[in-house]
Amino acid sequence: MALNGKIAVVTGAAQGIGRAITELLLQNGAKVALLDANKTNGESLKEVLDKLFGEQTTLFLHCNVESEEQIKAAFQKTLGTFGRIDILCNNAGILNEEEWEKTISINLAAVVRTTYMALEHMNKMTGGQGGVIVNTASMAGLGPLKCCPVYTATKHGVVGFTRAMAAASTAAGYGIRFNAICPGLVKTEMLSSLSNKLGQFSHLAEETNTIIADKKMLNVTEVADCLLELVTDETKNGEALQVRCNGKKYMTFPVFT
Ligand SMILES: NC(=O)c1ccc[n+]([C@@H]2O[C@H](COP(=O)([O-])OP(=O)(O)OC[C@H]3O[C@@H](n4cnc5c(N)ncnc54)[C@H](O)[C@@H]3O)[C@@H](O)[C@H]2O)c1
Ligand SMILES: CCCCC/C=C\C=C\[C@H](O)C/C=C\C/C=C\CCCC(=O)O
Repeated sequence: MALNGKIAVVTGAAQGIGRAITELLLQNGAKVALLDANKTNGESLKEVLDKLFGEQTTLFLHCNVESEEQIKAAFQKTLGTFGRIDILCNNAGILNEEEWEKTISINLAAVVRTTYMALEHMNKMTGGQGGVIVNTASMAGLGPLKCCPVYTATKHGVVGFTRAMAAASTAAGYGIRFNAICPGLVKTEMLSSLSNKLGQFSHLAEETNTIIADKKMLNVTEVADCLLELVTDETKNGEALQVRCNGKKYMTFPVFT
């Protein structure tokens, strides 16, 4: 799938992995609507991108993915400006075991909400032109992290939702591919602010920070490179791609009929 002329929506685009995804999509010729709840970061990134890629190639839309109304408005603005949506990257996420309901709301419920809203515009069965949806899960979507059970649950949920949607899409002919990316530790603000986000598991903060300090971490660009493969390789559907410092691996799961 070549990206020239393609229109992408990226959530959590203002910093970290979302910013790297946005920059890589732009470098490959796509236009991008950047959705983020952080207006200051989003607006200053838009200024940087205007200079690098031209004003017409991006939109920054201040949007909390927990709000159905705000997502709807962001999709309408994207369609009004760019005319279509081909790619959705559900990337916004938090790690907060204290505010665990908010973690479920942003990391899982919002992925479902945004995906269903995107289907209204992308689904070939209802007049759309198809495309691809890539969800940012985590290695915590493939195995447990004892310091953050709710974060772990949301990322397992994202992997399951992605794979089931891929199967539903194939069965019904949506013309949309669904894939999940599952990175290990990535150098972003999410991990640097971890200690005070563990709630009742804060007794594990010191141990967790020691593990993090000892491990080699991924750069955001390494994650974005792998995500680009899931966007462009039309053979990839229903995949969970694990990304670690020592390489990437397409995961296998039990098959049942
Ligand atoms: N950093 C890691 O080690 C790591 C590893 C695997 C997966 N992930 C996942 O990658 C994704 C991005 O995380 P990151 O590490 O870049 O974190 P980050 O904190 O650097 O960036 C997250 C972005 O999402 C935005 N955001 C948060 N809540 C939002 C909301 N309700 N609505 C809209 N935007 C919102 C933030 O404003 C921020 O710009 C998350 O889903 C995270 O779980 C991170
Ligand atoms: C191993 C404990 C680290 C705990 C860090 C806390 C939260 C991280 C959340 C991210 O989404 C990353 C999720 C899982 C990382 C798990 C293991 C990484 C080990 C690195 C490797 O071997 O590749």
